[in-house]
Amino acid sequence: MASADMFPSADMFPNVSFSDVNAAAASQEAGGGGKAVFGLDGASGAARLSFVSTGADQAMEIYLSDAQIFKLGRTEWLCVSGETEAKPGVEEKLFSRAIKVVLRTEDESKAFSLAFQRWKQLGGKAGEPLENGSIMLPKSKFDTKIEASSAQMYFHYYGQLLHQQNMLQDFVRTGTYYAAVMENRSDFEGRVVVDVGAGSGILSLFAAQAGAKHVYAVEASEMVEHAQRLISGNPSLGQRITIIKGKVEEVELPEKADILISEPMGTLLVNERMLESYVIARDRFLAPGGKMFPTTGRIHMAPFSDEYLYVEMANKALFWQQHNFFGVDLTPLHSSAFDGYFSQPVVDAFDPRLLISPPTYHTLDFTKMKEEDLYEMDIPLSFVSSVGTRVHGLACWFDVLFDGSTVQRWLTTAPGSPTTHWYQLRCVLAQPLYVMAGQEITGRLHLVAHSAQSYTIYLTLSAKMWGVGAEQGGILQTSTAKLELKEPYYRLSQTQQYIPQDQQQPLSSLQAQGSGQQMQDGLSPGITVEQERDSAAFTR
Ligand SMILES: C[S@@+](CC[C@H](N)C(=O)[O-])C[C@H]1O[C@@H](n2cnc3c(N)ncnc32)[C@H](O)[C@@H]1O
Repeated sequence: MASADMFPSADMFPNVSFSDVNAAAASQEAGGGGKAVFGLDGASGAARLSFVSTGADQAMEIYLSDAQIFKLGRTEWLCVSGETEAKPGVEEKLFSRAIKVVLRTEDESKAFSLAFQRWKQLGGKAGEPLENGSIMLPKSKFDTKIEASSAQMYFHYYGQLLHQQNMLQDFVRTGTYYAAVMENRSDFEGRVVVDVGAGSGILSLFAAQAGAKHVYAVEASEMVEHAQRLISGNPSLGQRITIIKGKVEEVELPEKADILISEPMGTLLVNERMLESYVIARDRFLAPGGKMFPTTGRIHMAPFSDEYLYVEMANKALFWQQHNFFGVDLTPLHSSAFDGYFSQPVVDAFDPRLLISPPTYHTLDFTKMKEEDLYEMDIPLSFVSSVGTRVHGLACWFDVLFDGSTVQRWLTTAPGSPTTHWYQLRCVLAQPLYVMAGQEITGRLHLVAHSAQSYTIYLTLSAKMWGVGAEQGGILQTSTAKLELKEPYYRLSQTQQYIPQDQQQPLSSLQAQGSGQQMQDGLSPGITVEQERDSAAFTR
C-alpha cells in the first residue's frame, strides 16, 4: 500500500503581495495581494509556482525548471523564468517573465526561498533528460496508486459523451441528485461548491440552480471541453461555474469549499476507487465543518439461493468437457474454465425473494473516513437462513445518503427498488452450502484494492452447526470464492422470472436441459434500451 507521505503536498504562502514586473512597466495595475502556492502541474508533472489574488480575479504562474530567484530586500524576492511561446505559423520564441514577491516577515521570506529551491529540485519538466538519466518526477497520490494504463482507459471512457449520457439517463440516479440538491437549497445558496469529477458538469449546474455563489467543477478527462460548452450554453448558471481540468489529487483551487458534490460510486460502491479521490478532495478543498453530498454510503449484503444462475454459470464451462473437439481432448482445461466463470461477480437485477435472510450492511462515512480505509475492507458476516435451501452465494448492493440540512435523501440500488445502471452484484460460490431454516450462516467479505482501479473480492461463507449441538458453535461446511470486481459478468439481457424455492426444479433436471436458462426476455424496469445495450461495455 502507498504511504501517505510518499509525495509532497503543495506549499502555500497565504499572505503575499506580488506583481508582474514586465506588465507593471506598462500598467501600474498588474499584481496584487493573495497567496503563492508551490505544486506540480497536473498534466505534465512539472513544478510550478502559482500566484492567486485574494478575490481570485488574478492568477499568474511560472514553471520552476528554468526559473531563478533573486533577493531584492529583507522580505522581497524576484522570481525570473524563461518561457517559450508557440504561435501558429511562427517559430517558438523565448522570453522571460519576472514576478516580484513580498512576504510579511523575514521567517516567511526564508521559508519561501527554501520552498522555491526544494520544488525546483523536485519538479523539472516531465521527462527532461539529465546527465545521469531522466528526472524522477514526484507522483501525485493518484499516480502512485493507479497503473497509468488503467487510468488512461478510465479517463478515455469518461471522456466520451455516450458514457456520460448513460449516467444522465439513469433517471433514478440523476433525479435523486437533483431532488437532494433542490430540497436542500440552504446548503447551496451563497456557498462555494466543488464538484468532484464533474463529467458533463450536470451536478455543478444543479448546484448553481440551487443558488451556489461559485462552483469549481474539477474533471480529469477530455469531457471538460463538452462541459465547458454545456456551461457556456447555460449562461445564467454558467457564469458561477469554473471548470478546472485535472485530477482532484493535483489541481489547486483558489478558495475552500462549503460543500462538495460528487458521484463517485461504482459497482459495489467502491469499484473505480473514485471514493478515495472524493475523500482526498475533502481533505484538500473542504472548509472545516463543510458538507458532503453524498455524506455516507452503505454496502448491503445477504445470502441468496438461485439454482438457475448457478446452473447457467456451471454450464458455461461444459464446453471444456468435450473429449473430441476436432480430435482434441479439451477436458484438461475444464476445471480452470469452471474456476474462471466463478471468479466473475454477476451484475444483474434480481428478484429480492431470492434472498434467504435479512441483509446486513457496512457503513462508509465519507466525512470522517481516511482514504487508506478504502484500501482494504474486511466485513464480518452473520445471517440466519429463513428457509431450508442451497445457498449459492452473497448478493450485494449499496445506497448513499444526502444528509441535507432540510431533507435527508437516500439513493438506493437495492433489489426490488427501481433499477439503476449499477444493478446489483452477486458473488456466486462454486460449491453451494446446504442450510436448514433457522440455521446460522457466518463468514466474511474481504475487499482488497488494486492498482487497476478495482478490487479483488475474497468471500467465505460457512453453515454453522444446527439443531442438537448447535450451542457448541461448530462449522458444518465452508465455501470460499475469489472474484475480480473489475471483470464482472453482465447478465442483463433477460429479466429474471422469480420461481419460488419450492417450485425450483432440482439441479439434476436443470442440467439435463442444457443451459438451464428459463428467463423471460425483456428489459429491467426503469432502464432504457440504450442502457441495456451499452451495459456490456460498462465499466462502473
Ligand atoms: C461517475 S462520473 C460522474 C460525472 C458527473 N458528476 C455526473 O454525475 O454525471 C465520474 C467522473 O469523475 C471523473 N473523475 C474520476 N476520478 C477523478 C479524479 N481523480 N479527478 C478528477 N476527475 C475524476 C471521471 O472522469 C468522470 O467523469
